[in-house]
Amino acid sequence: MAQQVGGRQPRYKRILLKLSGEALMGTEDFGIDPKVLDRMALEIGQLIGIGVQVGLVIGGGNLFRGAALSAVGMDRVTGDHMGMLATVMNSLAMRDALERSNIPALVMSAISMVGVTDHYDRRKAMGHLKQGKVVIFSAGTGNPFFTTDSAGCLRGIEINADVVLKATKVDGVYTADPLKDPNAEKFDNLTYDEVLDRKLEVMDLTAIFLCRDHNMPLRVFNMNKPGALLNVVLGGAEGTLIEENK
Ligand SMILES: Nc1ncnc2c1ncn2[C@@H]1O[C@H](COP(=O)(O)OP(=O)(O)O)[C@@H](O)[C@H]1O
Ligand SMILES: O=c1ccn([C@@H]2O[C@H](COP(=O)(O)OP(=O)(O)O)[C@@H](O)[C@H]2O)c(=O)[nH]1
Repeated sequence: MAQQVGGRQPRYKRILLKLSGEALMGTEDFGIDPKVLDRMALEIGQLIGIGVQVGLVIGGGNLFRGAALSAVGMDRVTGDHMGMLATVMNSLAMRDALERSNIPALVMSAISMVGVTDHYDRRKAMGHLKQGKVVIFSAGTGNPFFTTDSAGCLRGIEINADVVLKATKVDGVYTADPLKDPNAEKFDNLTYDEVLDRKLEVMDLTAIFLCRDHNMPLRVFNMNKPGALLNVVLGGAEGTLIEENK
């Protein structure tokens, strides 16, 4: 049962949270900062504590990206396989952090990894979510040439999540990349078509098309802001909401 927080009822019963791999690096250049991992685990635990079901997809950009490996000469498909395995490592680290905080969690993988993770199974995942466990969907879609943003939207649609929340290092969607353009202005709301027409590169096109075709609302917000995740789930206007009609 969903519980109130400060008189506010959770807006969503089930969410798909997509964390970028880079978010796990904190201030490092590579790898995982355990302090960041623990903070994120606690924030996710708050949601479980108020009865919200949480599916999680974690990127791998803090370790390997297929496109970057291919740019220095590696076969692209091999690079993407390495990227997907990187998401499994991040997912195992997150499960460990959640369990250390007494938050029940399990990892499913789109690539079979007997003895390390469960294999992805939608019906089993839904059962675990209903029991209040965090289900971490790793290895992206299991296919090269996709991203974990697309995997997050795909899994969100599959598990009938109420919303896909993209947790990133910027405050939302801007007129241009805010890390490159200091004059970029933030949007509070956008439609899928506006993101596509304006070529806003906060997510890849496949992810946006998937959400548009299945009418899945998407919110982009800053995970480095403590409390932002809970605020989003309680209906706060963090970041940018992308949906069919503004
Ligand atoms: N119009 C835009 N609005 C917001 N962020 C943008 C935009 N264009 C590009 N970006 C970039 O997209 C990134 C968000 O995607 P994320 O998946 O977290 O990072 P990455 O793709 O580097 O792993 C931001 O860090 C930001 O620099
Ligand atoms: O379905 C997928 C998801 C991910 N990847 C690979 O895994 C890497 C890490 O994922 P991503 O770049 O999406 O991570 P993030 O940017 O969120 O850290 C990608 O660059 C791809 O090489 C892939 O091949 N297929």
